[in-house]
Amino acid sequence: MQSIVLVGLKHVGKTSAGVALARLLGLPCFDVDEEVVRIHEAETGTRRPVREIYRLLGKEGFQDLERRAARELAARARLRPCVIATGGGICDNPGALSALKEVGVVVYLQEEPHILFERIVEGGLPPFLEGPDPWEAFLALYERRHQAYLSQAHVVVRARGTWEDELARSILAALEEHGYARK
Ligand SMILES: Nc1ncnc2c1ncn2[C@@H]1O[C@H](COP(=O)(O)OP(=O)(O)OP(=O)(O)O)[C@@H](O)[C@H]1O
Ligand SMILES: O=C(O)C1=C[C@@H](O)[C@@H](O)[C@H](O)C1
Ligand SMILES: [Mg+2]
Repeated sequence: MQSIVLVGLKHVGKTSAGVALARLLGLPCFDVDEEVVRIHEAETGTRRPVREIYRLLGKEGFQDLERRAARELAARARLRPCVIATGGGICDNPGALSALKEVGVVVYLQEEPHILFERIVEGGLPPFLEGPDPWEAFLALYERRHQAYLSQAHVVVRARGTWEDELARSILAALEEHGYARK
């Protein structure tokens, strides 16, 4: 079977659904953000959360690293099918997304903006939403990225507030419906 690449806005549940989906399918699971953290640690000697790396390197520096991480995971996917969860901004990094698109079926996990915004605010605002009106900033980002993911994805799955195992089962059903068989 092909590898499965999960894309979508921040906090839709890509990482947690990725782990659950990989368990259901008996495949390894990788995460582009985790690979960014690993490469950055290997090169600097300090382990930092992905958000801190973004803050430290800025958008361009972060995207360079994200591209390298995506290429590394694409190389692993060529050896053995796997589930790959991406970071929420990969649609703004064409080199990274195209590397993953070459090796797998791209699944856009979609959720309503107010649900995502609540989750994001709970964890503290990321650098790209800091400013006078974070909700307006998020909405603009949501509209743009939603269109970008719709145009890039092979399959769209509405999360409808679900996550982990329940979302993984919806992904599997959608893949089967679209003719992406398990074997
Ligand atoms: N359906 C849900 N209900 C409640 N909380 C959720 C749900 N989905 C995700 N979360 C919460 O949102 C946060 C992000 O989840 P997860 O890491 O799986 O998402 P992600 O899409 O990988 O996010 P990121 O884009 O930041 O990598 C976690 O704190 C998780 O607890
Ligand atoms: O939405 C974004 O732009 C990001 C989401 C995270 O997953 C990380 O990839 C990074 O913090 C950028
Ligand atoms: Mg994640």
